[in-house]
Amino acid sequence: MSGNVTGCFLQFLVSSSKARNVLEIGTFTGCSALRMAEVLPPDGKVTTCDFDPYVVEFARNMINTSPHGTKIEILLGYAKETLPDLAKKGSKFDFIFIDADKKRYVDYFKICLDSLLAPGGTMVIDNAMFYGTAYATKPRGMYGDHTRQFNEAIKQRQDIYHVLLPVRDGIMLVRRKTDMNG
Ligand SMILES: C[S@@+](CC[C@H](N)C(=O)[O-])C[C@H]1O[C@@H](n2cnc3c(N)ncnc32)[C@H](O)[C@@H]1O
Repeated sequence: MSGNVTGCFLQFLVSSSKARNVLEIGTFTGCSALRMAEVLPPDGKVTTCDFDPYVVEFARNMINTSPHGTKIEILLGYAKETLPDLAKKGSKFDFIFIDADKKRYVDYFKICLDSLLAPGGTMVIDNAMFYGTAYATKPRGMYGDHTRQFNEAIKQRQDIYHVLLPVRDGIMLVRRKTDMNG
């Protein structure tokens, strides 16, 4: 779970960017989805997805205890299927939080940037340092390697600005260059 520091930071980013439509990849207990929903306007929405039926059920029960729970939709399924489905429907999100299986971060990032991120939108990727292992000498462990590959892939993209903040486990912020230039 991303926890309190990341939760506060997400709330700060979502509210200051005036996001209305949020996508989260990786629901778990629903904690971060709820934190983001709390700062959305009444007609705002968080769409969050997870492949684990147990955590989805758990998250639904938790979220339903909050008055902001009505702003959250949880989609059960593998992100590699949910994201293309959303793209096919033409869904657009002005804030996207990626927080699921590190191995597929490159794929998730690509479909989000190419198809799901609305003009002017912001993407946030959690665990961008993976306990420092992404920047350690070998052996880095499986997740350290995946995270490092993801960070390298981000660096190669010429069409985005990115910044890696050493907040908690590393938070990567991404925006399209065209959106930064006014
Ligand atoms: C780090 S937790 C998410 C924490 C949550 N965002 C929070 O901060 O409260 C990662 C979640 O991603 C889900 N997940 C892992 N692989 C996935 C996949 N391929 N598709 C969808 N969800 C996945 C896991 O079931 C887990 O609940």
